[in-house]
Amino acid sequence: MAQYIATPSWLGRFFTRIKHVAIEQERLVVHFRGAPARTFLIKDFYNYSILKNRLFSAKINLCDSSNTSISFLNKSQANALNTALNTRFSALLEQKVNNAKISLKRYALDEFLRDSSIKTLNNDVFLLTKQYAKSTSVWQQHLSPSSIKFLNILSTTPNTIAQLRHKYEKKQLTLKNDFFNQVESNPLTTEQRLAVIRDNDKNLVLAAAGTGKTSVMVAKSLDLIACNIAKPEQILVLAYNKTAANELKERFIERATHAKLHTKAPTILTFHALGLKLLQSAKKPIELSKFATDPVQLNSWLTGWVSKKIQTEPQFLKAFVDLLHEPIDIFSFKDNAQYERYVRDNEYRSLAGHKVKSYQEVLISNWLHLNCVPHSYEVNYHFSQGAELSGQYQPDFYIPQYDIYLEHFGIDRQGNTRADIDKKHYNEQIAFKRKLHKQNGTTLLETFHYNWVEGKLEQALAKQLKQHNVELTPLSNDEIFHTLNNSGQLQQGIDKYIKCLQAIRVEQLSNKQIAQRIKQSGIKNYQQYANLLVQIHDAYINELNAQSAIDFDDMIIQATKAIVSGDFNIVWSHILVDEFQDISSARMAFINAILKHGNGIRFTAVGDDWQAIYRFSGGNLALTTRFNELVGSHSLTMLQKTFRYNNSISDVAGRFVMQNPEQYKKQISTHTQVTTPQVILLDDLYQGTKSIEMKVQQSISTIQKNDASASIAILSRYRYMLNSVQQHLKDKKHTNSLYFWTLHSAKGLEADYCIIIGFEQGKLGFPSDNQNNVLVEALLPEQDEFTHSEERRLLYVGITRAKHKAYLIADPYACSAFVKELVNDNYPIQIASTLFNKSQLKQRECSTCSDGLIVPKTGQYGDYYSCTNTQICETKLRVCKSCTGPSIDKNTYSQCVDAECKTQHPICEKCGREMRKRKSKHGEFLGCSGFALKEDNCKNTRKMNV
Ligand SMILES: Nc1ncnc2c1ncn2[C@@H]1O[C@H](COP(=O)(O)OP(=O)(O)OP(=O)(O)O)[C@@H](O)[C@H]1O
Repeated sequence: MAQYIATPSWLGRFFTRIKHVAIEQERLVVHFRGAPARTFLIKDFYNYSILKNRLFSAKINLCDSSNTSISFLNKSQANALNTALNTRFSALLEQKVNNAKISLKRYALDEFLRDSSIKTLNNDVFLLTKQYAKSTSVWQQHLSPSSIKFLNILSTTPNTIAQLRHKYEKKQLTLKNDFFNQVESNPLTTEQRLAVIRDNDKNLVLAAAGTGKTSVMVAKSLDLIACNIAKPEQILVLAYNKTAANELKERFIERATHAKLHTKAPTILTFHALGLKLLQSAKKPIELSKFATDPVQLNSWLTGWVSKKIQTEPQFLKAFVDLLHEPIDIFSFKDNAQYERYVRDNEYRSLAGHKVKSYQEVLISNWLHLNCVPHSYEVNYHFSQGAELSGQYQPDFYIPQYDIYLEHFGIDRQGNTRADIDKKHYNEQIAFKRKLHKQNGTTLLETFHYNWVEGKLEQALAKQLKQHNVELTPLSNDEIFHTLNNSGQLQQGIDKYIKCLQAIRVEQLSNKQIAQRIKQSGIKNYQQYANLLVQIHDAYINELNAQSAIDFDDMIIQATKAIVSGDFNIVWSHILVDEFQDISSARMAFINAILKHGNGIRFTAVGDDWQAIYRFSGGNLALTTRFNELVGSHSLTMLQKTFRYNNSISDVAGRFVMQNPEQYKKQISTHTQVTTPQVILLDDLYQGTKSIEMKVQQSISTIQKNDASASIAILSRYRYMLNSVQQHLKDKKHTNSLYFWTLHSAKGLEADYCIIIGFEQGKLGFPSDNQNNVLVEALLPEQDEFTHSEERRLLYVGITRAKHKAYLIADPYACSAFVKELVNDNYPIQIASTLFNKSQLKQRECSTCSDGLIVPKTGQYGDYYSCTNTQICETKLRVCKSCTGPSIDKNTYSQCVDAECKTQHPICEKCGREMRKRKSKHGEFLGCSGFALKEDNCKNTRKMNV
């Protein structure tokens, strides 16, 4: 029932349609004649309303959102109504102040101010402070002294979000000082403490190697339990693998006992174990497919499936053969280096067994083979060629049965060439070759890059061969299948598609996404690939269904579905995830589902973007480096003090990994300081001959002499190299404990000394040039552009396993790009072999291709040097007679590349052989050393000193 009513003044009746204004409970209601009433909630007013007295009436100005005025009211009634209104407002304001006190305490003083509480705090506290600031004197007239005191404190002390959080952290640091001092075997650092205290909705703890991530996870769980914020069963800790999960459990129990906390451990699981647990409790089928645990079974199933398709579906067969190699358009390469890398990283082996140099050549060779046309690749032209062509002329293909040569020219319809090729010169060479064949009466067939671009390469081939009456007899599907099988290409294809299948599963790609990703990678005929992959994926899913089983990816995918459909009661209040830098998109989707369907769960990700090394199994580093964008707003804590290794190791490893601008910048400090370099670069030669095994043995002996009980880990990019060293060391006596780790398996481990082997160039080198093929790359999580970025992080992981010293054993002749960088960029390392002198490394760089190296070789005609990039670079250099270094041929002489030697030896400008000093009656002269040969002799002579 309304208590206070104001009606219009007698004059007001002529000017307003207001019938009366009344306070009805917590509302002010204006009733109109012939129109609906308007209601104002008093609690929404931002200030006291103001009464304005006029001559014959009064007006009330409300402080609502539109500053409404109610005019022409009876003066005395309006006065009483306004007083009552402001009394109500005061009471509500007192309530608001109380609310503000409660909210502030609850959301910002008693706990870490979370992002999700900011809105409440804005409404309850900050808005009130702003309003108070604007009308301080009026509010002070109406409010109680305690409210005024509170508002005064609020408006005079800094209280931005950051300041409130800082205040909370400071208080907690003091309150929990004893706990932090004792929770681990050593007192936690301030940054570790902050990582424990910060309890935002989402938290990222970004660490470096050896900074005590495990200590933080354990301390955080213990703190939550000790402070009664969470019960052990409300805390879920997710570890990357079983070993890490067990270690965390053990550490937790040990530290809880030490802190005299009688508590059980939180739920500590791997992602898969969690998936399994959820599916079990949701009563979903959880039979694990044999494919999940036995790669051989998966391989043999896919081989069987593909073989059947190949033998029964000609379309599938054609697609499979066409796609044995990825159709990349070489005209899309920006420079020679990109082209060289493409050739080096891809082996083009045709069905006929020829190792050719490009995708288009492989298509030609395959087509000839599939049509029963025997052919050879790059054999010498049968006639003398003249001087226009350098080196021996070798047409691309030769069909001996019909004496036909075939050249595939890399030009478009306008005669344009690849970006790195001199168009004019290339076209001149084409013209010359045509002329040469004409002169010698040999048949030259020609195909072009543009034939392929236009999808007519096979047509062009068929047409010309038919014109020359070459018999074309297509192989039967059965025969093709056997060719594929016998050449090993069937298995190669299967291996590739298994990797693709794994990437599709772990990335949870839809059919559309598969096509999109392949298209983005620049692969031509992407749709053909997508179709093939979709068929394989569908067949795989059908097979799992037929087995009534799931695989490891399914464990996560199905568990995510179970969460989304509410089949599981989520009890967790806190989730902590370790090794977050290697989390896959599927795992993140799983966590997101839990967060979304749980009740205010707080999520902490602990990781080190410098140690992301599992992209090949779905690790998506972007989730760490773009956490804010992809995961959400969060509190970031950096752990930058490392306890494992010294400043020397830290300087080298940190500088090395930070070359990649995509990695977070961190200022690492170390617990231990040294004054001399503790990263040592050794060559892999033992008594002049390459022997990694002996070199490791030697290094172990050196360590043993100084530190007989130290642990030593031998690390390698590849298992096979480790096995060989392990085998070699089997019978040797050591006092030290020896460990053998691949760089991937070394994650999370440590040893006093580390010996890292296998630094060399090439497919099995380090960094490995054996990149995934383009197709698998396209399907894997996106990766940053920096060259060898993942391999770089792998070396970081390797070096930072060492507590005292890291030895790097490297091949000085096939020098790894990483070693070149360490040497050339003056990293603070100890270089223990003169073979890594900068000038020597420079001398061994190939002057023809972009990153090849000149290495010594012995052939049937003696010693020489050749380039390591054998697939693309045919550079061969003679040995300098003075210093045995490599010597580069000019026109009439060959000059040693050694800056200190630079000796020039005369050579024959006609055939390139050595020139020798001879005497005649006219005096001394130079004569070609091929003078007296039976065949291919050269009688060239010239004056001395020319
Ligand atoms: N506050 C501390 N004071 C002294 N030692 C510490 C402290 N915190 C951790 N440590 C020690 O530092 C070493 C490295 O810790 P931990 O293994 O947790 O590091 P990590 O960050 O997980 O390293 P990585 O990422 O390389 O695996 C351990 O021996 C640990 O006991």
